[in-house]
Order: sequence, then C-alpha cells, then structure tokens
Amino acid sequence: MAAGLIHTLTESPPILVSTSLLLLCSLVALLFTYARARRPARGSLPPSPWRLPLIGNLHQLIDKGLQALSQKYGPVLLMHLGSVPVCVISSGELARDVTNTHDVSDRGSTKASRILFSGGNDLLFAPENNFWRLSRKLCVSALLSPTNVQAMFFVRDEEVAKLVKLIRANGSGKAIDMSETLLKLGSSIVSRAVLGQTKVSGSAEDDNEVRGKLAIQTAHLVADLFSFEDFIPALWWVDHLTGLNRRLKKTAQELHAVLDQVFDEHERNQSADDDDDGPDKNDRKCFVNIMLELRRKGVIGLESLTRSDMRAIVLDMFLAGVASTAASMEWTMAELAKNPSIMKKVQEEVRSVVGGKSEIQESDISQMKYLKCVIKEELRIHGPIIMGRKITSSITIGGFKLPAGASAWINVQNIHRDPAAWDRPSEFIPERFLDARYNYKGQDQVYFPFGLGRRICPGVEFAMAEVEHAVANLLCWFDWELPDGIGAEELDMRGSTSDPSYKIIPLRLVPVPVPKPASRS
Ligand code: HEM
Repeated sequence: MAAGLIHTLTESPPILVSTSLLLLCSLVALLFTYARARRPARGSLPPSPWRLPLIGNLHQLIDKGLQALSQKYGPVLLMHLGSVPVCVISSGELARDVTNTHDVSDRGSTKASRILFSGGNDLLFAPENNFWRLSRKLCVSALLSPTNVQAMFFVRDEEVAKLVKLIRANGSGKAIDMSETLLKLGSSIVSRAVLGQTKVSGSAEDDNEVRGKLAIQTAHLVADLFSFEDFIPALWWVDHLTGLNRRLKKTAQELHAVLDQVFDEHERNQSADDDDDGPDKNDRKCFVNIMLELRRKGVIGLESLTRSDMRAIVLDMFLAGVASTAASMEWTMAELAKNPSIMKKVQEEVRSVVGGKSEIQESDISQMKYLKCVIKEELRIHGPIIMGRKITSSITIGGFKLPAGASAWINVQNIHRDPAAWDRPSEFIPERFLDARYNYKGQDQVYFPFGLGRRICPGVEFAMAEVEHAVANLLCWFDWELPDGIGAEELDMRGSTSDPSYKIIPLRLVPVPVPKPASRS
C-alpha cells in the first residue's frame, strides 16, 4: 500500500500530489491521535460511561451494578451520581496509591451525618480535624483498645449466653430468623459496651432492649436514606418538600435526648461510684463511663469533652459497630449452612477445643484457627463493598487525574474477588486463609476488609472478639439445618441491591440443640 501511494505521488499532477500529501498527513495524525487515546494521557480524566442530565450514571449503576461497570471501564472509572463525580478504583495497588501514597483520608459527609452530628464533628464522617484526631486516639488507646475489649468479655459472654438459652427454649424443629436474632445480639453487645446498663426508661421494658433499638435506629438513619442534596445539590430544596429534613431533625433530637438521659444518669452515679462494689460494677467499664472518667481526670484534650462530642462518639460506635458485626455473623452462618462439609469441619474444631466445658473462654477462641479462617473468608466474599474517600486536591492515579471535589470509591468487593489474585474467587474456601500473610491490618494489596491507611477501622479487635465468640457458641451448642426441606445449593445468597453486604433474604435456620454440660442449658 505504501509503495502504491509513493507511486501515485510521483506520477501525479501537482494538485493531486498536494491533496495526497494532505491525506497522508491527516491519516498519520489520526493514527497518532488514536494511539494516544488508547494510552491514558497523564492527567486525563478516567473513562466514563455516557450519562444523562441530572441523574448522571445513577440509572446504569442501578441497572448494571458497580461490578459490571468496573469490568467494562477498567481499574479507574469516572461516574456521576447525580451531579457528584465518583471515581471508582478497582485495583488493590491503585487503592493503596490513593490512601497511602497520596494519603487521601477524608471520607466526606452526608446530609444525615451533618444533622446527626450537629454540624459534623465526629469520627466517621469528619475530615481529619482536631476532633477526629482526639476521638480516634480515644478509641484506639482506650475504648476499643485490646485491653478494654478483653475487659468487655463479660458483656459478650452474658449476651451470648442469653441468646443460647433463648434458642434452646425455642424448642427443636422451629426455624429462627437469624438475621433478626443476630442483629439484636450485635446491637445489645455494642449498646451495652458503649452505654452500660443504667436505667433510663424507668419503665418495665428491658433497658438493654431500648438501647439496642436505639443502636439499630441510628444505623438505619444514615444507611437507608436518599437525600437529593447529597446527589443533586441543585435540588436541595426537594428534601424540604418531601419532609426529609424535618424527619431527620426529629429523629436526631430524639436520639440526642435519650443519650443525654444516659449521660445524666452516668454522671449522677459516677461520684457515688468510685469505691462501690455493687452488682453492676462491671457495666461501669462502659465507654460513657470511661470518657467521663478521663474527662474528670483532665487527660489532655479530654478535659473539655462536651456532651455533643460524647454523643458523636457513641453514635459512631452504633453506626459502625452494630450492622457490620451482625452481617458478618449472619453471612458466616449462611456460608456454613450452604457448605455442610465446612460446617462439620469447623464444628469439630470448636467442640474439640471446648471439650467437656460448659462455657467458651477467650483463650479457647485463640486456639480455633479454622474458625478464624472461616470468618476471614466470609469477610473476603461478603465484607464491605466500597470504601469512600473525598479527593480534596486533585491527584493522579494509574495515569488518570482524579479531580478535586470528586469522591473516590475503593471497590473492595472487586478486589476481594479478583480472579487474578484469588483461585476460584466466588467459592467459599476458608483454607486459603491458612496462609498467615492475610490479616486485618490493611497491609495486603488484595485483602483489607477493615480498610486501609489512616482511616482503617479502629473496631477490629472489638468486632472479631464479638463475631468469633458468638459464632463459636452457635456452632458448639447447636447443629443447624435448613428449614422447609431447602437443599444447601438452593440457599439464596444474594446481597441486597442497596447494600450487598446485607443478605437480601434473611437467613432462616433450624437449631438442633446438642447436649451440653449443665451450667447453661
Ligand atoms: C465485622 C465488623 C466490621 C467491619 C467489617 C468493619 C469495617 C470497617 C471499614 C471497611 C471501615 C472503613 C475503613 C477505611 O475507610 O479505610 C471502618 C471504619 C470504622 N469502623 Fe469498622 N468495621 C467493623 C466493626 C466495627 C466495630 C465493632 C466498631 C466499633 C465498635 C467499628 C468502628 C469503626 C469506626 C469508628 C470507623 C471510622 C474510623 C475513622 O474514620 O477514623 N467498626 N470499619
């Protein structure tokens, strides 16, 4: 073809020669532009699906799902949710670039968080301001520290023992809703650890249950909410029309009022408390008491902790700690019901460690290596879907520019199920975690269910102590069967569309109590 073209050029009249030259130059320029377009020009925006005015790519996200869009557009994708630009990062290496190399750590706030936290001082949603630093330090070194988590064993132990008793009383053969049961368990453990057990309601209703409900209500408040202001800021006024603002403010006020009552009660009790060895002395180790005590002792930074600061920390614990642990317990039981040979193997381990004892101690759990692998595998498949960050000043990732003001979504689910990193990624294979390289410290490129960088979850110890202990008890004292003749292969394992880390169809299982030593049967 080239020879033909040269021949044409030399043999043709001048006008034709110049036209051909022009064509040739245009062709070369076109090829050059095409080649450049295939390579991301440093600093160009990531590839993007076409979008509609106003809603952006929301319809494609709902219709196709995040994973399909990521697979189509590659490891860095730019979407618009309404008018908000969102960069989706689906590679572990690039995710670390965002959180560690570029140290992007703000998470961004939502309307619900701004109202709930009276303007935005909290741990989950606030940027890295002084309050974030103070409350993070308080969590890591006191409230959620390994020592405190250990001291809270009595809460986990009592709440799980209550549950075991309840399930036994339920009688053999009846299916129970594990979703509801485990959410209640998660909320009572977290609310008791955080608020203790002093009386606030004054009614006959179980105080703990009131607080558990409070914890669940808080979690729903932020998770199940669609605000126009968050996605299409120009339509902020629609939230007024739909009554969303009013409802949010009312719920926030109610939550704050209950928490203030709890704080009052703790403050009243605390002065009388110091030398008292009363029956509820253990519950005085709750987070509220620890915060009040540190403030009273004038620990640096905490001497001026306000009611609003304490409310924010308590609500953060509810938001971050209740639904996440309940979902982890539910998915673990679902995967075990779906994989009877794994259920059998882990039950054998748990029962052989516990032996003839009537209770499971923390020291027993540390010997249950396979149980730990089961939970790690559950968190790989069903753990967090995305982790959000806010890009405050523009950065370049994988050759693409992530513009200031955009959100970055680290696509954890995609990374946790990447066939390049995991053998048979959609199968539940706990044995892969016998490899000690995987932990919860955010050090691995393809496994980080508790996050990465400076905003990594400070509740890992608390969460694992709760989930491992509860699941070990359920496996030790009961066999579990699927109800209504459902076969293991028929069990519905779909995650909810709004948040796939929650099971769309609540898990129902039939407990079959196994004989156990007397003290807790
Ligand atoms: C299985 C249970 C849990 C899972 C899978 C989980 C996972 C996560 C993840 C992925 C993040 C975001 C990390 C990041 O952005 O890099 C996070 C943040 C957080 N989690 Fe957890 N979490 C769990 C339980 C808990 C518990 C029990 C608590 C407290 C009682 C807690 C408190 C927090 C807090 C306060 C943050 C925000 C930290 C910050 O922004 O500085 N989490 N968690």
